[in-house]
Amino acid sequence: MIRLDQLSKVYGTAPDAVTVLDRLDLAVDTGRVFAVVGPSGAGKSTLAQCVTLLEKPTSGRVVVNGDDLTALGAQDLRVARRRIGTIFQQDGLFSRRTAADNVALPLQYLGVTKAETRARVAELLDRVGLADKAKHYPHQLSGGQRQRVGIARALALRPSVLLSDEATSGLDPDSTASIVRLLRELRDDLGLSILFITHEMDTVLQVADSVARLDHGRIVEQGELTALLRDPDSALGAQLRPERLALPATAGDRVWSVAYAGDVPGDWVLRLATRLDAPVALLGASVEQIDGAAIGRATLGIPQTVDEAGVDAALRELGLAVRGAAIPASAAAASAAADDAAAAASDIRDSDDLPELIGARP
Ligand SMILES: Nc1ncnc2c1ncn2[C@@H]1O[C@H](COP(=O)(O)OP(=O)(O)OP(=O)(O)O)[C@@H](O)[C@H]1O
Repeated sequence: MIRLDQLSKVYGTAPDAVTVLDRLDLAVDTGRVFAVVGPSGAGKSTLAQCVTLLEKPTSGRVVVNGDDLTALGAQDLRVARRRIGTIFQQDGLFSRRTAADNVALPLQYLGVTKAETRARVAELLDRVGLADKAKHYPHQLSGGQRQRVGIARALALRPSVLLSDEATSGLDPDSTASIVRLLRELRDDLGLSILFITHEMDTVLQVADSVARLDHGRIVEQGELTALLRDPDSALGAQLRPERLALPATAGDRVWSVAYAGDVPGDWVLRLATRLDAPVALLGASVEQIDGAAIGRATLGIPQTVDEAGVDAALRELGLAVRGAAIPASAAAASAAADDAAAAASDIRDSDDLPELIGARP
């Protein structure tokens, strides 16, 4: 696990001192994804630099598995840093090295034997779903695949913490979804603590267990994602749930309008995609409290090639009620459907279906 205790970073000296991080406290437990969001200039990049001690915090502690990294000398710090794998927006791959050679780099640096390196690189590339791309050079890979190679390299030294700084920014939605899926697998299979820094609210919805909002160097709100979404008084929750269902579906998708009450799994979109083995686009979502129950609504884009009855069954298994017919999408029909869904969603309070929706659980 990783914990930040009263972490501060001040640039310059008085009277020109600028406090960029102001006494941050947060903890990412083992096997959890903790997202930090915030507007431009909030201090997110500085936070990433301070967590890895590439920038020395002015005060406070960075504690990984009980050890305070800020108290270590240069030599010990170099070793301790291996516990934190890092992935950034720029994949940082060496263009003249193959995917396998890029992943091998940290192991070669530490003098691991060739045979061991070969075996570990094969295992890592397999882990990120790129076993068949070992000999490809970065320019022969997609953005999402390059980012996966970067993740494999970050895992080479078996870190217990993964720091992701805008790692999905600039990727297309499918690549983002595949990286999100991978991070969640790593969290579950390897028990990694993942600190996920981003400005993308919709990605947070897909990946995070907990979220903190950073503003002017301070954490202004933090909590469990589901609790924030269900809390009508939470400003962060309000930011995380789009009030309007606005995103257009891709042509070739069918638009599904669904609703749920209470206890659906926090990662139901991902579970649905996994169950259907198809991309699921979350076009819009919102949750509100009605009579003490959390009522959620969402509009999804799912490829028309996926069997409708199968989608219907998978949604119901997850505790989601299908609201009305799934609408095949030309792009125009899809956006009209999203508008209809938005209108229907705003009327949900008066809906005769409400008791049924509240009871809509497996
Ligand atoms: N070396 C420095 N000296 C002085 N101020 C700095 C320095 N580095 C960053 N800052 C200031 O710290 C603040 C936070 O910057 P930072 O890059 O961490 O924000 P951010 O949240 O990552 O923003 P963005 O999303 O735009 O990348 C900014 O106001 C920036 O001007």
